[in-house]
Amino acid sequence: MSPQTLSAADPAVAEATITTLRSSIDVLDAEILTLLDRRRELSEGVQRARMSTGGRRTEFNRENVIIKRYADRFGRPGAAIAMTVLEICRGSTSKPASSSPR
Ligand SMILES: C=C(O[C@@H]1C=C(C(=O)O)C=C[C@H]1O)C(=O)O
Repeated sequence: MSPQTLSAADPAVAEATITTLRSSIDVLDAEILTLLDRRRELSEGVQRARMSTGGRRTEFNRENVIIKRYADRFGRPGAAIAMTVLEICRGSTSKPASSSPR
């Protein structure tokens, strides 16, 4: 191994790399949040349509398909993400509480 391989990285280069990558992460997080808002709108559309004919808000067979999709990609944390996404998309629990009566 050459001495160059063993030498420490330049802190200034590392710092610049971190700043650049964090900017990209911030952009992606903003996109994920926008997609999550869109997903919640679509999900609430399905829920409203089903409830308009007397059906239930939730359908666990469908939720299990979605949880498996995420778990197949990311394992246990994937399943946890899916359950959180589903919770966010449930109309009844995802809305902020309305202002309290005076
Ligand atoms: C949107 C639906 O309704 C509910 C919400 C789901 C979702 O956000 O993906 C999945 C199943 C249901 O509990 C649906 O049945 O597809």
